[in-house]
Amino acid sequence: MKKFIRGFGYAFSGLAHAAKTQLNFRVHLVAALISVYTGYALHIAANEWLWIGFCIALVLMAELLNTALEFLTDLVSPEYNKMAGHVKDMGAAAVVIAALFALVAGAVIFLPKILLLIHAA
Ligand SMILES: Nc1ncnc2c1ncn2[C@@H]1O[C@H](COP(=O)(O)OP(=O)(O)OP(=O)(O)O)[C@@H](O)[C@H]1O
Repeated sequence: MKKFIRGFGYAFSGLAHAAKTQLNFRVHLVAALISVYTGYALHIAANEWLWIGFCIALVLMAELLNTALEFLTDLVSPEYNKMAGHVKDMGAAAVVIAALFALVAGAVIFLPKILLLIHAA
């Protein structure tokens, strides 16, 4: 049980390190907070909250894995190496795909509600 709880400590320490050192991770955290606030303000439905939660988790996970991959690449290959470049580029591509999906999902959920509000005003 102690080992299980210690595991959460390591995970939290990884999260804190990413938040402290990675600007991109902080940008994604702010985007997540804005999405949650917008969802609350627009009274989105339960299934829409699930999509928003899924998108937030997907983007943060992609960013964390990409950062871990960058750290590992710099450790293993500090000098220029074509393969190391491909590894970093693919990690970055994973983040872009997750972020684009989140952007489209956010637009599908929020835009119609925002347009309704604008038309009603
Ligand atoms: N060791 C390397 N060998 C070859 N190409 C590299 C190497 N390190 C970085 N690159 C290239 O430079 C790009 C940017 O790498 P960098 O490590 O600066 O990451 P980043 O995306 O700018 O992230 P961060 O700003 O968080 O460090 C990579 O996507 C890759 O194309």
